[in-house]
Amino acid sequence: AIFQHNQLPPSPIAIPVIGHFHLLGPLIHHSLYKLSLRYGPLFSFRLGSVPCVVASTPELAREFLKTNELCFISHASSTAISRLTYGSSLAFSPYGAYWRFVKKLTMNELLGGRPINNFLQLRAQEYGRLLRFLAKKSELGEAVNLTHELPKLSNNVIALMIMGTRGSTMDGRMEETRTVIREVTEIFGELNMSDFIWFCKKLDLQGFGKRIENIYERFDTLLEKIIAEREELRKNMRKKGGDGRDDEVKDFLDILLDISEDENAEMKVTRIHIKALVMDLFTAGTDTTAISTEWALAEMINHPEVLGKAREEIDRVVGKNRLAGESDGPDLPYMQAIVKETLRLHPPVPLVTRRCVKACQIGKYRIPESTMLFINAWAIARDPNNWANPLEFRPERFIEANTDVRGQHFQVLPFGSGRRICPGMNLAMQMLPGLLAGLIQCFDWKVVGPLGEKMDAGDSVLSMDERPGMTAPRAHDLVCVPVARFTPLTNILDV
Ligand code: HEM
Repeated sequence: AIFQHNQLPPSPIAIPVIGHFHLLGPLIHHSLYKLSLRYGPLFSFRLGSVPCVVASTPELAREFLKTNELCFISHASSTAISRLTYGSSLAFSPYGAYWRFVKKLTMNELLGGRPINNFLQLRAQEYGRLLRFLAKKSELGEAVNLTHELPKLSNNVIALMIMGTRGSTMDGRMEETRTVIREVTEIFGELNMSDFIWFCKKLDLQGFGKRIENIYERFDTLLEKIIAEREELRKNMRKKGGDGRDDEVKDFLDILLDISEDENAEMKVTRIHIKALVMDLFTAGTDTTAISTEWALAEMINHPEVLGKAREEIDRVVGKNRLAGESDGPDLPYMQAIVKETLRLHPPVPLVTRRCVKACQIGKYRIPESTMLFINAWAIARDPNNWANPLEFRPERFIEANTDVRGQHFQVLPFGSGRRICPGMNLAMQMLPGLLAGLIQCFDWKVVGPLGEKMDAGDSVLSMDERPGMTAPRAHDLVCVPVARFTPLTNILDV
C-alpha cells in the first residue's frame, strides 16, 4: 500500500526503552481516557517497543472495527493469554480456518439461537436454585454476598451448557474453578512488561511468570480431570454397546470429543483444542455475565425510581402468581433498557483490544502491522458528545432513542463489533433481563454497610468504583439482605 503519511497518531513523550508504561494506572481504560483528553480521540503510545493506538469516538470505532475490519481482525494476545489458552482458543486464534471452524461449531452447538433455547429449562432451574437460596436467607434475615453468588450462577450455567447435567461431577470443584477464572481474567487485563520490553523477558520483574504457571497448573488439572472422567464414561457406555453416550442429548463436550475421535473431521481437534475452548468459554462467560447482573442490581438499588418502574412492569406483565423468567424478556422493554443502560455505563469489558494484522491507513495516519488497538468502549459510552447527561443512569434513553448494544451503534459497544463480536452476546442478552426480573420480582434489597449495618436503599449510594483486570467488576462486594416481597414466597418459586 502507498501511504500518504508515514506516521502514527499524536503521542505523549516516551521514556527510552519502556515507552509509556509509566502513564498507565491499574485501571487502564481510565488512564487512556485521561490521555485522550490531552492527545485527542486518536492517539498513539508505546509499550516498550510495541506501538499502540487508542480510539475514543464512535466514528473512529467504526473506522477500525468496520471500515478496516480485516486489518484489525485478531485479538491482542500476551504471554499470559497464549499460555493459559493453550495458544489454541477461539478468542485469541488468528482469523483463519481454525477460528472459523470453532466459531461455527460454538454457534451451532452452544451459543446460537437453537442451543440457547434448548438450554432454557436448565438455566431456569439454576435461577430457581439461587432464588430459593435467597428466600431462605430472607426468612433468616441474613445477608448474602451477591458478588460471590452471581458468578456461581453464571459459572454453573456455562458448565451445564458445556457439560450437561453430567457436569455434576464438577460439584466439588466449582469453587476452585471460579477462583481460577477470576485470576485468569485479572491477569489477562494486566500489562506484563516482559511482553513488551526485550530486556525484561527473562527478568520477570512483576512475577508474572510464576503467577501464570500457578494458574495454568490449577486450571489444567481441573480440565484434565473433567475430560478424563468424561472419556471414562464414554468408554463404559461403549462397552455396554451404546455409542458412547447415555440417552441424554449430546452436550458440547461430547460433541467436541466426537470430533476429536473422528478421523474424517473437517478439522483436526485435539485435547489441547478442547481444553482451550472450555477455558475460553468459562473465562469469557462467567465473570462478564455476573458483573453485569451485579452492576444492574447496584444501579437499581441506587435508583429506587428505576427499580419501582421495573417492578411495575413485571407486576403488570407477569403478575404475582408466577416467577418472571427469560421467556418474559421480550415483554419487559423497561427491563431490557435497564440492561442496556447498565452495559453502557459499566461495560464489563471496557477496552475492545485488537491487533493490527495488516498495515492500514486511518485518516492521515499510518498504523503499522502488529500495533495494538484499544477501542475505549467505556470512554465512548460516557462521552457527552455522544450521550446527554452521560453519567446519569437513565434507562429511558434507550426507549426514547432506538439504540441497541449489539455492535451496530458505535456509541455503545459492550460486545464489540464485526466478525469478532462476542459470540455469547445473545445468551447474555437473554439471561440478564430474565434473571434480573426474578431477583427484583421476589425481593427487596437491604444493603448491608461496610460494618454490617443495614442501610435503606435510597439514602445509601453504593460505590461505583471498579476493580482492575480485563473485566471491570465493582470494587466492593455487594452484600444485601433479601426481603421477600410475597409470603409465602415458595408459592411462586415452586411452580
Ligand atoms: C455481558 C456479558 C458479556 C460481555 C459484555 C462480553 C463482551 C465481549 C467483548 C467486548 C468481546 C470482544 C469483542 C470484539 O473484539 O469485538 C468478547 C469476545 C468474546 N466473548 Fe464475550 N461478553 C459477554 C459474555 C460472554 C459469554 C456468556 C460468552 C460465552 C459463554 C462469551 C464468549 C466470548 C468469546 C469466546 C469471545 C471471543 C470471540 C472471538 O474472538 O471471535 N462472552 N466478549
